[in-house]
Parts: sequence; structure tokens; C-alpha cells
Amino acid sequence: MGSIALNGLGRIGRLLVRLLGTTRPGLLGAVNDPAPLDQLVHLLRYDSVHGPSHRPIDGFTEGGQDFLLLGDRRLPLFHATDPSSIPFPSGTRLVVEASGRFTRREEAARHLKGGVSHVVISAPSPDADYTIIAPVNGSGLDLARHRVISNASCTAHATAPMLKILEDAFGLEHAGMSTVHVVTNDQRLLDLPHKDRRRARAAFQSIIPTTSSAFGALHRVMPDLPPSFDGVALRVPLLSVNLVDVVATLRRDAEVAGIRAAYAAAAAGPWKDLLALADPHTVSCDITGRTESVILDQDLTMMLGPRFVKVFGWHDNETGYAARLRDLVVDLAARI
Ligand SMILES: NC(=O)c1ccc[n+]([C@@H]2O[C@H](COP(=O)([O-])OP(=O)(O)OC[C@H]3O[C@@H](n4cnc5c(N)ncnc54)[C@H](O)[C@@H]3O)[C@@H](O)[C@H]2O)c1
Repeated sequence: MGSIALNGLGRIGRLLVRLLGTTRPGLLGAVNDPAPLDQLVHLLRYDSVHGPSHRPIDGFTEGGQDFLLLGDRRLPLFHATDPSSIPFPSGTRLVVEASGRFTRREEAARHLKGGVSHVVISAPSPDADYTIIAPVNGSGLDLARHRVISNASCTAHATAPMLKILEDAFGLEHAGMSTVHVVTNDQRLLDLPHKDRRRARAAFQSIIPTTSSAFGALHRVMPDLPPSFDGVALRVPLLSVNLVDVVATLRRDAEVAGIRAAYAAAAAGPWKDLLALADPHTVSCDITGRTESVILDQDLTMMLGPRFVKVFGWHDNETGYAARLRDLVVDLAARI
């Protein structure tokens, strides 16, 4: 029986299942989602963005208990709505909280019972014990103290290397970021009440300016960022792939060639597999399915003044993020 359980089999949860299925099929031991078995099986089989599953997917009920059949592995599927009442198997040590419903520490910590010693939230959390973007602050993770861990956001994972590489090479005085961000299930298909009145508007009708939880996560992960670092998300009527636009004033003079060289060195060295360089003339659909956190579009790099730079990076908000979640839980499962 696997030592990881998953709460929330939505966009991110299902992609995590796919990614673990190809790399570490034995790790996932149980799943919880209130949706009915047949609906979850259907959505695991067919994906409107990423295509059909390459593994056979099925489900069955035995003795009143639902099971998912992923390839030749059977996983118990529960349907609780409260983390404290999910009967995950006794061998479960880590829960991935990917429902989007329980991002505060107090809520996510309801998973900490029985043998479960750690929870990873698949989103920014205002008060998790630690927010991690492994290459930036992974060394600060203390598993004895940090039980509820936030894996930040897709936008934070894309933006962190863009900023860190500039900071290390040229110093950062001021910085801002806008993300051109695709639709997620936290918007409305047609006008319907939502606490964010812009997200209440029809998702496929407008450019929808809204907040991004990435800023809080980035300040937690990179405490030396300029305190005024901020920006917006511009939700656009597409299904996959975001474009992050970073502007910054630097502490030292720079030229486009030097900025490009810094990112190219990072892509070949410390950020290998997490940061890549885009092919010339890339558009967003070229990035769908990519597992890197960010793919720098070097052709769009520009100097707006001797120390004023603008850089762009693409990322598949679902696959890239689910890949970072996989990396984290595989690492943690080996250590707890
Ligand atoms: N979609 C993205 O691009 C993306 C990227 C990075 C992080 N995230 C974060 O990951 C989280 C999940 O996002 P998503 O896009 O996968 O959401 P989603 O809406 O696609 O999926 C949520 C899933 O949780 C289930 N659910 C609802 N109530 C539940 C409950 N009480 N207990 C357990 N499961 C419940 C739903 O049935 C659904 O299957 C959010 O916090 C989101 O911010 C999303």
C-alpha cells in the first residue's frame, strides 16, 4: 500500500495521479473526493486539455467500498467532505491536499491523524508551517517542525527563477509581475455570484483582471524580494498555459545579451529541467504538456533603460505545477 493519499481529484489532483503513475506508481495509496466514482473515472480517462489517459482506468465497488483501478493498481476511493473524517489506510504518512478547500493551516492540519505526519497543500497558504519552492528555499525545510507545507502556486514556481536569476546576477531594486493566466475552476462559466466580482463574470467572454496568490507565496519563499513587489493576474479565455511578464529595476547596469546569458547558464546548470529556453516564435499552445516550471522567451527580453528590464516566461499551469508537486511528494515520502 502506498504511503501517500490525495484529497481532491480535480485538475491538479488528476494530473498528479498521471505523473505518479508513470514515475512512482506504488506511492499513491488512497484518494478522497466527494464526487461519485463513475464521474471521477470518466474524468481520469478523458482530459479536454491533455488528452486521454495512456493507462487503462476503471473503478468498481466491493463490499460497499469504492475503488479506482489505475492500470493494475486498485486504490480505495473515499467521499468525505471534511479531512478529519476521511478513513485513509493506516499506512498513510503524507496527504496531498489538492481540493482547494483547505488551504489554511488549521483546515489542512485536520489530515494529521493516525499515521499521517505531514500535509502538502497544492496552493499558497497564508499560514502553513513552510512554503517551499525547492531550489530556492528547500534547504530550510525542517520536517520535525514543518508538518503542513505549502507547495506555493504555479505562477510562483514560474516567477521565482525569473527573479532569483536576475537578483543573483544583477541585484533587484524594484520588481513587478503580471501573469496572463488561463481560466481555472475558480471562475464562472457564465455570470454567477463569486466573492471576487471580476471572477463572477463569464470566463470565456472577457479579459478578467484579478488577484494572484503567487505574490504572498513569493514573499514568503524569497524574503529578500523588494517589499513593494506586486502585480496582477489577467485571466484570458484559454484552457492552458500562462505567460508571466516580469519587470525590474536592477542594481547594476545590464544589456539584453547579459540577461539572456544569465538565464541560459541557469537553464544548463542549477535550474536544469525546471527552467528551459523557448524555441523562437513560440505561442502558448506550444507549451501545453511541458513539465518545466518556466520556459523563458529570450527573444522577448528587453531593456527599457540601463537598469530597467522586462522578461517573459511561459508555463503550463497544470502540468508544470503538478510536476513540482510530484517532485516534492516523492522527495518527502522518502524522508518521513
Ligand atoms: N488549476 C491550476 O492551474 C492550479 C495550479 C496550481 C495550483 N492550483 C491549486 O490547486 C488546488 C486545486 O485546484 P484545481 O484546479 O485542481 O481545482 P478543481 O476545482 O479542478 O478540483 C477540485 C477537486 O476537489 C474536489 N472537492 C470539492 N470539495 C471537496 C472536499 N470537501 N474534499 C475533497 N475534495 C473536494 C472536487 O470534487 C474537485 O474534484 C487549488 O487550491 C488551486 O489554487 C491550481
